[in-house]
Amino acid sequence: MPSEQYVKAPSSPRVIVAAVIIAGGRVLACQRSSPPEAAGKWEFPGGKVERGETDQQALARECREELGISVEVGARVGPDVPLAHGRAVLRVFAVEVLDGGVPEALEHAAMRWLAVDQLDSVPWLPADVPIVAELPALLA
Ligand SMILES: Nc1nc2c([nH]c(=O)n2[C@H]2C[C@H](O)[C@@H](COP(=O)(O)OP(=O)(O)OP(=O)(O)O)O2)c(=O)[nH]1
Repeated sequence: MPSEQYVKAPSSPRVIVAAVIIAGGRVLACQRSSPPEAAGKWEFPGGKVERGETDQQALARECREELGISVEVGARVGPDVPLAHGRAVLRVFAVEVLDGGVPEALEHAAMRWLAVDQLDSVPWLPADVPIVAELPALLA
């Protein structure tokens, strides 16, 4: 038996937070520019929660960095979705844009505002599919 100091505590999966932003009955979808295996796929803006941040702080930071907007983070959308490698989960929140901000694609290859009948018009990252399934109710 290894002594106690060598027994590794199971590490909890890393959390990736992402934002559902709805305006005028459309949701904002963003096209990744990297890494190569994800480039061209579509996602919700967001990123990794860093050490010492709450989910909400991380998502507000990512929205500033990626879209140049201030947001208030609201309710969860959908379940935690495990990412394929099992070391992270995707956690999505509805967010409200503050101060009349207009999202810009500062880090993404492209951005689109999708109406409910356009949700299947882009190739989403696989983990986003169960989140996209929740959107018709929110866009109604
Ligand atoms: N932002 C975002 N990431 C997603 C989504 N769906 C999904 O599978 N992912 C994956 C892709 C990446 O493997 C990971 C997020 O990484 P990221 O590169 O956006 O994170 P980050 O902004 O913190 O990047 P970095 O500082 O490490 O460069 O989560 C989604 O809807 N939004």
